Amino acid sequence: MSNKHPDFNSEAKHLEYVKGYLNKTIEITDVYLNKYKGSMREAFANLDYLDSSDSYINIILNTRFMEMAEKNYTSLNKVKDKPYFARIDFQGEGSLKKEELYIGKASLIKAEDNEQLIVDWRAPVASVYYEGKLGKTSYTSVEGQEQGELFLKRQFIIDEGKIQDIIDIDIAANDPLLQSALKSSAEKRLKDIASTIQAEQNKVIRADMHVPLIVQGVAGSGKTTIALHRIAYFIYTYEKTFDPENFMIIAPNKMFINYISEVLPELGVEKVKQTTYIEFMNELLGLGKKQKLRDTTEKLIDLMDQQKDQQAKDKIIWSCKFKGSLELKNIIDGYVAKVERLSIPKKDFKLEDKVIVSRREVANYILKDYKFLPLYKRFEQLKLVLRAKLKVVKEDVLKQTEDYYTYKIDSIRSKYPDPLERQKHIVPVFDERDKKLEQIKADSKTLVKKYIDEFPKVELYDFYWHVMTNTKILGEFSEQELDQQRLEDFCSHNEKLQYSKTIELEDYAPLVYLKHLLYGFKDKITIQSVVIDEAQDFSLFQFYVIKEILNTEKITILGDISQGIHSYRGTENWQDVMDKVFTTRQSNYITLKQSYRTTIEIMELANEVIKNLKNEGTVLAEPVIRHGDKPSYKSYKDDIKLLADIEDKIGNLVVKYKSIAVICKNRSEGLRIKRYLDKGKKVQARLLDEKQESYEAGAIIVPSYLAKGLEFDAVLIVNMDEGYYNTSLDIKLLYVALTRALHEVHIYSMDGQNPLLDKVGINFFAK
Ligand SMILES: Nc1ncnc2c1ncn2[C@@H]1O[C@H](COP(=O)(O)OP(=O)(O)OP(=O)(O)O)[C@@H](O)[C@H]1O
Repeated sequence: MSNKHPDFNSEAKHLEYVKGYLNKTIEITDVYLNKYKGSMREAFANLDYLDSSDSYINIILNTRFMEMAEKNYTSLNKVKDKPYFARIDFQGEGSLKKEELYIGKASLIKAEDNEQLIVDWRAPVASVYYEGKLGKTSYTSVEGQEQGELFLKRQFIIDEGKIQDIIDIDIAANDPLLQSALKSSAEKRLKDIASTIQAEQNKVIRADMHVPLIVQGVAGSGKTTIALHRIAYFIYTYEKTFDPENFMIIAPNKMFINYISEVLPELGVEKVKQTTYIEFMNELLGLGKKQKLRDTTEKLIDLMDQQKDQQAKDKIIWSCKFKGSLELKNIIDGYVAKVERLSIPKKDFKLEDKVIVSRREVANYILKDYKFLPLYKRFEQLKLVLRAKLKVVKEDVLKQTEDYYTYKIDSIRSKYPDPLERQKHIVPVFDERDKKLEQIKADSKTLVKKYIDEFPKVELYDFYWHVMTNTKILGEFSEQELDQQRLEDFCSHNEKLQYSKTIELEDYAPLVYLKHLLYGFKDKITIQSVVIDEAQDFSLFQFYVIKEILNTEKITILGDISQGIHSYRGTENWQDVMDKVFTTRQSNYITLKQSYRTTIEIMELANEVIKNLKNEGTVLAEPVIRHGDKPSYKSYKDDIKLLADIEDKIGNLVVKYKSIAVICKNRSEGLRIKRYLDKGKKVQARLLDEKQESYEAGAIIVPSYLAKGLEFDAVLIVNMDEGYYNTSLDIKLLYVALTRALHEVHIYSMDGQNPLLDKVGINFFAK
């Protein structure tokens, strides 16, 4: 029993003490926040009417405390009932004192002596709790590697402000806190895991922000969870250099954002930009009414269709791969360079006969000096230069013209002594002079505009489709030999898109890249660090564009190649990302093998399925030791019987669990199930669609391609009309479906529709 722990009483006393201090701090900060508009210092100066004890006088003098209290006000409020979750006893090398450090989700410093009552989990020393074993250990701080000795690693289960359990960890394996965390049911939102972060995950969270980081993690290894904790860590660690607004998470869809949204404030990560790739690209392009985006699931559905002929599928795949390739980027680069060269006007910039800026100089400005700017911004810049130079030259030219006429008039004067005769000759010259001066002035008003107008004006989409529908341009600027037939198919596919004013998801990267090269973007982009989740769905060109337009390599990429159901457009190999996208620095690469979501029994079956991929690089997940029932698998001859069984099963599971998913192969199958359930009225289930933004608890029917990233207590995998066959897409879809479950999987299939499972040994299934 917990209270048998020898230190139970002293720890309970300590907890009371910390809670007392914490509550007092909150109270004081409350007063400040509510009543005083001035500085914290003033607030504390007025405190004697509240409490005159000496400690508060000290508080007044302790700015560190004040800052900490104000900054941590929200987080301290959140941890009132659970101020910390662990304790480490650590003695740094060269330090005389062994420190007892209590680790929690906020930071609390004692005003009187600066003692850390709670150490934030993101502080450097907290790494010892996550990674250190008892005995000699080390952690990385701002100063470098700190050596020391770890004497105690203790976990607390605290509920409603009372210690429920104390667990001392001697060897890191299988800590009980993790076990109990994993047993819990799936909420409708993702959890924060600050108290149970594992050593390999801690490495990802704390990996250097300045270097690109690529994380290949098996299903359920905590990638999404870690991504959020990593941002929380950045915000804490780089508080002085970065604002939360400088960070951005790119998630696969709105529903996913909703799914992760609640954990963010808990981690103190409110103001981070959360977006989807599509939303971000639309923002950059300003995709208006003129262009629409084609349904992004259409292609996947085509590729899943067993009836569709392979040639048609190959065309889709080739086109998507090509649009996502760096080869296309090279083509765009080459073509834009040519356009740049051709854009230089044929004439010098001159007023009268005076050359102000020669054509060569103009070329220099455009092709060299302003090369760092998008092409059209260079024209704008050149405009300013021309205007400034013209202003100077105009005065000269006017002066010279006047001088010329003064000379001419003087000569007439000396030539004609007779006043009448003189006047007769002089007046036309005066008129001529005035006209000339007027003309020069008028010319110089429009001179710059006329010159700049010589530069070609092309609208982004016209430019884009011009390249994408032209086999000649594509062939000319490609560094590789491209198959002519493929190119023709590609161009005619693009012609159809152009004609219908539609773009597809794969067009975003080249379009945004082209806009970046030609026009630039309206608003300044302030994002400096990006986290991309489910990144296996991104092409090399997509990664490249994000890196280029944000002008940053502070990019964290998390994904799982085995779940790459969009591999026709995504990445199949992280090495390429490292070698071809991030060329200036060596990226960090971390693999996560441990899976936390599901039970050993479910993971073993999922591994049997994914082995069919026969990919040498496939990393099989190693489940955390947590047992459950083996998945059940039933084949049917009668689909009505199958539907009735699903209905019964959902009825049983809803009593037991918070979230249940019926994963069907595609939407039409989902609709059939929904209609059946609606008619029977015994159980309720919603059908998930891609545009849906919220994710509620209860039973939900999910088309297989929308299941990635999500998790449910129990999963029913159903295939009635569409099977799972031995194709890489089906293998991945089934793998994703199986790995969504925390506790139970039940598979319902029409006879012969699931050859992938039929060949798995019966030992993997419940009897
Ligand atoms: N250290 C941990 N302590 C407790 N729970 C954890 C830990 N790591 C991961 N989990 C849990 O494991 C589950 C899977 O996490 P998450 O969804 O982040 O994984 P993922 O790698 O993104 O999965 P997938 O690729 O399958 O979508 C979640 O329920 C998460 O809370």
